[in-house]
Order: sequence, then structure tokens, then C-alpha cells
Amino acid sequence: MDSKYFISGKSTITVPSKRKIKLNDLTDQKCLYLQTKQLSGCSIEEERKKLPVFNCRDRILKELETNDTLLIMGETGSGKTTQIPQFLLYSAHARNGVIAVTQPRRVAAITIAKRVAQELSTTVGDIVGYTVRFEDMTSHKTRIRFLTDGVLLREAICDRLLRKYSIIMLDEAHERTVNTDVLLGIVKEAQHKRCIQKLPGLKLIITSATMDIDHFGKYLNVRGMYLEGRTHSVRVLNTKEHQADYMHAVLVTVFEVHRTTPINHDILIFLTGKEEIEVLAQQIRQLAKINSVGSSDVRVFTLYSQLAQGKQLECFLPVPLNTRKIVIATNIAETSITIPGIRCVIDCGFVKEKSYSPTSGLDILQTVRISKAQAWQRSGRAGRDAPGTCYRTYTKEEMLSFENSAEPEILRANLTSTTLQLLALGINIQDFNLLDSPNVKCISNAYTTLENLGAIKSAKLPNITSLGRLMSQFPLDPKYSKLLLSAPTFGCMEEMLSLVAVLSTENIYVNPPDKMELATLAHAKFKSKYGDHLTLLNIYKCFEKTEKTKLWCHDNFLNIRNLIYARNVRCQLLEISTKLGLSFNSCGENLDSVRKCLITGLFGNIAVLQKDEMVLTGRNFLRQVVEINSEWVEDVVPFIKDLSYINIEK
Ligand SMILES: Nc1ncnc2c1ncn2[C@@H]1O[C@H](COP(=O)(O)OP(=O)(O)OP(=O)(O)O)[C@@H](O)[C@H]1O
Repeated sequence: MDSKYFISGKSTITVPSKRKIKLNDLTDQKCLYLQTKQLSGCSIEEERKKLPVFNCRDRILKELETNDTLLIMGETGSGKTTQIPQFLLYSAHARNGVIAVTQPRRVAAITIAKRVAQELSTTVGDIVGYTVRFEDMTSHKTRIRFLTDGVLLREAICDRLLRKYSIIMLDEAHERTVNTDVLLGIVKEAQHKRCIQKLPGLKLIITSATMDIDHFGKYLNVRGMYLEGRTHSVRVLNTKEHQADYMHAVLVTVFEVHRTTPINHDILIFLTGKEEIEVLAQQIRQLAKINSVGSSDVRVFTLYSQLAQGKQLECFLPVPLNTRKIVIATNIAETSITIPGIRCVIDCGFVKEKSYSPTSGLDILQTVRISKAQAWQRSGRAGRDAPGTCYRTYTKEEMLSFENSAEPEILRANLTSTTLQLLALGINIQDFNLLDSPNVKCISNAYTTLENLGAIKSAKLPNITSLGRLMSQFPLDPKYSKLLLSAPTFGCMEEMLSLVAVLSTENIYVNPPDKMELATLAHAKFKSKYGDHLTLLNIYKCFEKTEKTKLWCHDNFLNIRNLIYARNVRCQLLEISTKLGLSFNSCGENLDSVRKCLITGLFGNIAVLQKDEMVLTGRNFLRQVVEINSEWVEDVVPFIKDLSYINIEK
């Protein structure tokens, strides 16, 4: 082993804990791994016909003849997502409508659609297409449509029987997103109603490599179907000892792999969030620069949800010869996706999980241990186009204490948006037969918030109002749709469209770790004394006025891709608003209108608090957003229920 590999420089790098590591420190450090499992595998084969699922084609089609619902479990990479829709394409089952394949994440929907289009020698938007929020790449020719579960749920609002579809495949069901859970119930109901109304049937296929098949089976009243076989073997290694600093363990492992494996073995690293990812990316780039292996190179890509879509897709492209691709991702890369070239996965064993606190009414982001199912999904990202290895920076014993699967999102999420969508479908969430029933307090909070937004008449008797129905037409959080629906009255529709578009976009700021001060200075130019919302609006307005947008964004440390994305979102929101007959007006420089309008939507958010907390938070909130001014109160009161809790004059 060439331990000198690490020590050609004297530079230091900063790790998140602000601890400085000397490159020399890494020399003697190695994470000792123990091989814990060798997943049995077949020989290396790349053609789709050699995928294990291929042998099950006839079995699947036959099962569908006698069953309306199939529950299919097969190994990661066995070909479920890419192949099953193709088996169905020319089958009798797909004669009466489009095949929908849902994915919990947009990046998966897009990349799989591209792959399947490639396999069918067509282009995306032809026979195969995808639809994700604010982007539709389908046409009247599209027969297989990959879409996020959120998009399909939204479509159900317009047509509860989902008549456009002949087959719906809910993929990655183990992820237990709220949307997939709700869709299970909706599709089940659509199957039943279509049968009663003698409409063409609807087949439902649920797929995953790691779902709790008994639980699903009981709910759907079907037996599970197992597809045997694995495409390529994945060697799984756990650290011998507990690693107190997983970032450090990951870094050491990256360079061990870099030093000891062929340069075309690309690496995928799982960390918990953007900050960690950016820090590690910088460390790897710095270390690789001064420690190159011969003429080889390292290209580091990052993959997390706040990245602009175009940037997220960069890691799927091939890199030049003699270059090792290193992708550092959050759990967004955990299921479904194939990043070509990945032979090695390094899993830190943690994930950031969003949960909703029914007592405070706030969403909390916490770093928690992954589940066993997530660990297997992560290792499954290696061994897709060749045998692979997965390094886990936790011990085998530690893994024993992991939960079998992550807690379903429906048991820990803020349910306001889902509750409104269901109400628009005529379904009361508390009466809806779901795979797991949500917490009663979460449901009552959702009703209270919707009541405060004016979307339902009363939390006790949750009948959707006409305003609520309009709100459900926007693919937005209800508080943002409320803003758009209130804006014409306040005379600030143009401004609110821009603001909501920016709020629906990932971070528009660029904060390079080495130029933090310059970036802060540049951003300060746009700062509004009335808070973040008006600052964002300022930025968007300046962006639209600028001709040389690229240079302007660069000079102002702003993300051009995300601002362009916001512009597209704005166009679509404008389209929906026009369809709903909303008038388009502008308040010009009089931003007081925007501030007043903001109260109508954002207030709903804090309204689930206890009365005492609400008085306090409400007052602070009003202070932040508006001047405490009785004239304003007159304007906003009709939009807010229960404002009487707050003594505005104080
Ligand atoms: N974008 C892609 N680029 C290259 N190869 C791909 C791509 N997508 C899929 N493949 C190939 O097809 C195989 C099957 O992928 P597919 O996504 O259908 O499997 P899966 O059983 O659905 O896996 P998972 O349970 O992990 O989602 C992969 O192992 C890989 O060899």
C-alpha cells in the first residue's frame, strides 16, 4: 500500500466541526471494515434482457390477468422500475389508457424516463415521458408516464377515477411518503368505482425492494409476489469499530478507495444535508488536487434537493476517461436511481428527517439513524452496472439497533396540504382508510390551519369552502395559494406571483464557503427592513429588470438556474390564476400592499398554537410583517379568523 499517497502536501482543510485536519494526519488512519455480507449475484451483464425481472415477464402479465392489484418485491437493480412498464406497454392491460409510474422524487422520475426512452429508442416526450411539479415532458403520444406521486395525487383532484390511466404502478412504496400512502387509498377506490360504473378496469402494481409486504398485503387484501435474482453482487462492509466522526471516516474511506481501486470505479457517498455535502466536496477536491494518482483526475458532484434541477442531473452524465466520479448525495439518491459508473457506495448511516410537532405546530428537521431498509437501499445503488462494494461507516452491531424501516411520513408530517387535497376530493382524512392512520392531533391542527386560511368553514365540521376549492387548484402549500388568492384584493397580484414563485424555488442565494463575506455584502444590497419576503421580492424584481442576467447573478452571488426556474414557475402560476379568473394588478412601489397580503396566508401557520402562545407569537409575527397599525388591521381582518386573540393596539 502506498501510504505516501496522502502526504504530498502540507495544506490544512476545515471540517464542519471547525477542526483542522492536516493531510499528514490521514496517512495512518484507515477505517477498518469487516465484510458482513456478500449478496449473491449473477455474472456481469448489462443488457436489459439479462435483468432478473426479464425472466418474470410472463408471470407478471399472467398474474395481472386474474388480479387487479399486484404487490411485487424484487432486489434493488433487478429491473422493476425500468422493465415492468415496458412489459405492459403492448399488453392488453394497457389498451385503454396510459401507464403511470410514480416516484417519490423528481430526480428519479426524470432519469428513469430518460433511461426507458433510451431503451425503447425514442425521445422523452414521445412514447415515454415524465411530469414533475412545474414541468411536463409528455405529449398525446405518451404511453408510459413517469411522474411524482404528488403530481398524480393532484390529478386525482380533477378526476377521482383517474380515467386517463389503465395501469398505475406505485414504485418505491417502502418510502411511505404521504402522497403514495394516500394514492394507495385513492387508486383502490378508483378501481372499485370503475368496476361498479362498468368503466374500463384499472390495474394497480406496487413495487419495492424493501417494503413491509405483509402490512401492504393485509391492507390491499392481496398476496405478495417475489421476483428472485440480483443483477450484480454487492460486497457489504461495516466498520470494525464505532466511528465518532462519520465525516472523517467517510473522507478516509474515499481516499482509501481512490488509492486502491481502478479509476473507473465511481463513488457515491451518502451524507445528511447540503452543508455537510459542500464541506466534504471541498475537502475532496482540495485533497485530490495535491494527491493525484498518475494522470487521473477526480470530479466531485453534489446531489441534494436544494440544488437546481439541471445541477442535480449533472452527476448522471459520463466523465472523461481517467477520471473518477465522486457523487455526494442526501437520501434523494437512496432509492430508484441508477448513477452510471457507481461501483462503490459509502454510507454514513444518518439521514435528516423532517417531522411535525403537533404541540408546537412547527416542522422540525433532525439528524437521525437510517433504518435497515434504507441501509439496504443505499447499498443497492452500487452493483447496478457491475459488481460493487458498500462501505458502511458504522458497525454491524450498531446496525442491529436500527429500526427495520423508517416511520411512515403520514405519522410525522404536517398534514395541512394533504387534508385540503382530500377535502377537494370530497374525502375527510379522518374517515379515510389509510395504510396507517395519522395522529389525531396532527389532523386537528391541519383543520385549524385550514379554518384560519378560510379553506374550510369550521375545524369541527370540515366542509371545504369555495376559497378552499380554489386553493386546492394550485400545486402549492395552502398558505401560498391563499396569498395568490388574496393578492388581487390587495392590488399586488404581480408582486405576489413573483414572491410565491421564488418561495417555491430552491435557495436563490449562492454562499461559497471561501467567499462568505463577499456574498453577504452582495446580498445586503437587496435587504428589506421588512424581512426576508420583501428581500426575495426585491431580488426577483431586479433580476427581471437586468439584461445581462448571467453576469449580474455572478456578481451578486445569486443562483441563476434557480431564478430562471422561479420565472418558469411564475408563468405556470399565472396560467392557473388566469384560468381561475383572478385579476392581474400591481402595487408598484407601494409594498405595504404586499405586506398586508402576506398576513392573510402566513398567519394560518401559527394559528395552531395554544391560545397563550398564539397571542405572543401572533403579536411578534404582526410586528415583523406589518406595522401595528389599526388601519391595516381593518384591511386584513376579513382574511383572518380569530384575529381577536391578538390585542393589536398593544
Ligand atoms: N439511468 C440509467 N443509466 C444506466 N443504467 C440504468 C439506468 N437506469 C437503470 N439502469 C440499469 O437498469 C437496471 C435496473 O434498474 P431499475 O431501476 O429498473 O431497477 P429496480 O429493480 O427498479 O431497482 P430499485 O429497487 O433500486 O429501484 C440497473 O441495475 C441498471 O443496470
